[in-house]
Amino acid sequence: MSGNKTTVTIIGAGIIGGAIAEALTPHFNVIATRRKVHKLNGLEEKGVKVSQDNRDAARKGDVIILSVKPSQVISVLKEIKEEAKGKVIISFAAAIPTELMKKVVSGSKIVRAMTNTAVKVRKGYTLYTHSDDLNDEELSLLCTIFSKLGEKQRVDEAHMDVLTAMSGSGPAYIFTVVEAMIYGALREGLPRALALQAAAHTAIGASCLLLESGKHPAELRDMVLTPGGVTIDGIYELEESRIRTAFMKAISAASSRARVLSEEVRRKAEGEIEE
Ligand SMILES: NC(=O)C1=CN([C@@H]2O[C@H](COP(=O)(O)OP(=O)(O)OC[C@H]3O[C@@H](n4cnc5c(N)ncnc54)[C@H](O)[C@@H]3O)[C@@H](O)[C@H]2O)C=CC1
Ligand SMILES: O=C(O)[C@@H]1CCC=N1
Repeated sequence: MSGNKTTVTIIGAGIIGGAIAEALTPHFNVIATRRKVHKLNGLEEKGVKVSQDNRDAARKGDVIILSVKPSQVISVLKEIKEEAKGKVIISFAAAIPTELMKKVVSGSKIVRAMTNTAVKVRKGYTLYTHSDDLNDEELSLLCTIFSKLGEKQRVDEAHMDVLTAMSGSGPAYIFTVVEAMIYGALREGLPRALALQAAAHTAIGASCLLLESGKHPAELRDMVLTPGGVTIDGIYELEESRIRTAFMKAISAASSRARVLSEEVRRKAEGEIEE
């Protein structure tokens, strides 16, 4: 704790860690580390304290966020083990189970979280699960931290790999759809900027309608299909290209990758823990 504010340390402030640092800075003291510390100049200008020293940063943090790559999580946990004793560690790494992290840092309380790059505009969707030793104050702090990133939802850990493949990876799928829609409009001669605005606002509108109406997407889709109208011809083309199968395969492939990654990290870590 520095002054009245809680100190949040972020280890591995790359794309997602940097976005989290920026979102938390108005509300917490934030310390961020990464290997190439000069790349954090932009964050420093926004009030984040930057460092290359993970152990010192972990010592100063009341809460520690890990946003290094999955393959680096175990070694960073070993590095900060002493400094993180008794503290909450929130890992945003894909595919690393709570129980595996707990084996390495048994003295710390573990949160496994997944969010997405919409954190950059405070519209992230953060899914999380945690070890059973967090007290009420820590759980409440967790909610405060996640609410600064956007929406949040506690989930069963069994769902985390699929949620990673859908929600963590999701912006990449949505951008693919939006990009493709823009190209379609460009083929028809629409100006670029107008095509982008139209595609993005349509995506926002459709998402809001889905959430606010509580209706199934199939029902909402049907409402757009005026008989003998325009949209059904577009949908006919999409169905011929097996668009839904393509997305189902994408989510399954990414989920499988998460499971493989998880197994790889577990095997390597268990070998090291036994040694
Ligand atoms: N990019 C995304 O959309 C999301 C990524 N994640 C997770 O966040 C983690 C990071 O992903 P990205 O931000 O995309 O990767 P990234 O490569 O941009 O960030 C990782 C950062 O960790 C730093 N780093 C590596 N070893 C370090 C060490 N020993 N000490 C301190 N810093 C170290 C690197 O310098 C780099 O800046 C991954 O585990 C990923 O699964 C989670 C949600 C969304
Ligand atoms: O692609 C990845 O592995 C990370 C996790 C979710 C989004 N990016």
